[in-house]
Amino acid sequence: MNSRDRMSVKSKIAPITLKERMTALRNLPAFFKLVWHTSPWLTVINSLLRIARSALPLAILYVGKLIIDQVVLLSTDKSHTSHEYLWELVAIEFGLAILSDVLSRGITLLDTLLGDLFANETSVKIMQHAATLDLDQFEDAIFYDKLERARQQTVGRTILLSQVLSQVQDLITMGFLAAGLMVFNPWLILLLLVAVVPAFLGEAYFNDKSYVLTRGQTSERRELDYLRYLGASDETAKEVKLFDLSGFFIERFKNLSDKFYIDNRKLATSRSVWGSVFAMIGSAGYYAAYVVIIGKAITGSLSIGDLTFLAGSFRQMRSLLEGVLTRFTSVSQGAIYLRDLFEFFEIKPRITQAAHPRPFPNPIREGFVFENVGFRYTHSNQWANRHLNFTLHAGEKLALVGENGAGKTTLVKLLARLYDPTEGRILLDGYDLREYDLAALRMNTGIIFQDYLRFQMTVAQNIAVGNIVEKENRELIISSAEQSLADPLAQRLPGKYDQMLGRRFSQGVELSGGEWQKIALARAYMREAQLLILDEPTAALDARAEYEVFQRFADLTKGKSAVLISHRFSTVRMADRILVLEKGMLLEIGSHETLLQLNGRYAELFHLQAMGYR
Ligand SMILES: Nc1ncnc2c1ncn2[C@@H]1O[C@H](COP(=O)(O)OP(=O)(O)OP(=O)(O)O)[C@@H](O)[C@H]1O
Repeated sequence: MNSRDRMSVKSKIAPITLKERMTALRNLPAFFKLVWHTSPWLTVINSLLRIARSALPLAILYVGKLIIDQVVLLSTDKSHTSHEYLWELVAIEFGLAILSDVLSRGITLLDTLLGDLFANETSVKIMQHAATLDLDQFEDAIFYDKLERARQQTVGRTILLSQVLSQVQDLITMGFLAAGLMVFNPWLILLLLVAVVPAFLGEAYFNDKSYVLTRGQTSERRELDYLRYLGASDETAKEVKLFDLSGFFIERFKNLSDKFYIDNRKLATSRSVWGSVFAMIGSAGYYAAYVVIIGKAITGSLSIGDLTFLAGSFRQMRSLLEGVLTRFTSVSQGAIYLRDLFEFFEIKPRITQAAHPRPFPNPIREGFVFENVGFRYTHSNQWANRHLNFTLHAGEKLALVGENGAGKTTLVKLLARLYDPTEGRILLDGYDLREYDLAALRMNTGIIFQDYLRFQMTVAQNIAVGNIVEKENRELIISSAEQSLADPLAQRLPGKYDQMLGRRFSQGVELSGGEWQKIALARAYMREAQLLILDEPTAALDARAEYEVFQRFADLTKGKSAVLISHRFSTVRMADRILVLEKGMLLEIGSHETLLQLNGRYAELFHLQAMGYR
């Protein structure tokens, strides 16, 4: 089962409790540490601007009150004739309004810049961390969902950033306004809370529901993306057309997306209905307070300026409080998503470096010894390799033969430490492979898989990936290409080694399967590896090319150990010894002649293939 097949595996989702929500908020300091690392300057300036901006609403309201009181005074009391103070006040309010606008725009700009930088940095961190993880972790559906959520949420995190900052800003603004209200009527604040709390609880409830829904849909959303890719991509178009699959994919897509739509609609509708009810309660609270303030203004215990100031403060407080409470749920929501991100960063690779690693032997003296090696893939109850006991001698060319699924690829992945054995051990020159320096082991292993990557990059880059530090070493790239028979091909291309390959980018040239293989094979010659592994990378080569490739391979790897996997016996027989695998176990091992004499499975398969050519 590969990762795509496992898309339909659903993660179990439990509802989120308030406690979990509060616990999730503990992720915020770590989040801000990340933000701070992104850009200390932008973070500081942004915070300062927000603090300045938070004092302005109260100031504007207060100056507004003074203006109205002054106007009332000038129009009722004829002994006051100088308008100077009034115009000063108007000028101040004008200045404050402009300042408020400028600050708001500055804050938005900084939020955007900081958010972009943060999203980029997080993406890089995710890629860097993913690179440290084990292959089998990528093959695990639950891990894959976590990675997916961490990746998708990078943009969401930038929203969280401005939300948390706005939250702090609004709280300070409210502090100012509350101080103003307290001076006049402290109980107004109580009324305010009563008006707003139902809306907050409603928001919290619906946010929980929406998080649970979205989280529960992660696997299926991945399938939706996959179907979208299958239905409209250059790589799939050929088979989709020939097998007339578009209807099949579209139907699956529709079924899934309709299901999402129905679930989301249900939630959105009840959210909107309840939202209206809570908003009405809020308005009722506001108008109750308004009536009281108006009453006091009529009796003269409040001035007209006080009336506008209080009504304005109350209105702003209400919308701020509502905003803060609503935002609290989405902040804690975001903090829960943040947990996904941090959980992803907490996943540790199991294939690790020994505390005091041994240097890799150069040259290898004895070779690799498999001692009762067995391997079982995570979540699989079958052994892919079992009871393997054999030696790959230094300088030996060993071919692996066996039917599909016999465990050949798994065996070479164990050699390269892409996996560690589930039981038994592999020794290299007498020491467990796990004791060696991991980077040195990888550097000394040149491995080309049957499903090698076709990079949509230039010919030179496609070869250089075999040893990326040498990407500028044109001489090495060309000599590697010569060894894998890719040089004549590169010379024929219009851009030679700088020719873009693949169709994804403009001026890209598509190659045939065999031509791609020659390019990929060149990667094996890019490094001075002591162990070379070719896992069927020649299957698409024509018979002559494959023969030549292996002739050269034998010459070029003189003195080096090599493992070849091939279903072509003409190739296999060139190896020093052949290991026959069946159901993950070693069935026969020996030279071509020995195995023919043995007249066992190898002989049977060999004659079967030879018969086809007669
Ligand atoms: N990532 C994986 N997760 C779970 N099981 C796997 C995985 N890869 C391979 N297997 C299983 O392990 C067994 C051995 O697979 P392996 O790829 O080693 O066979 P192979 O001999 O290389 O086959 P082929 O000739 O088809 O390439 C198979 O039964 C296969 O289904």
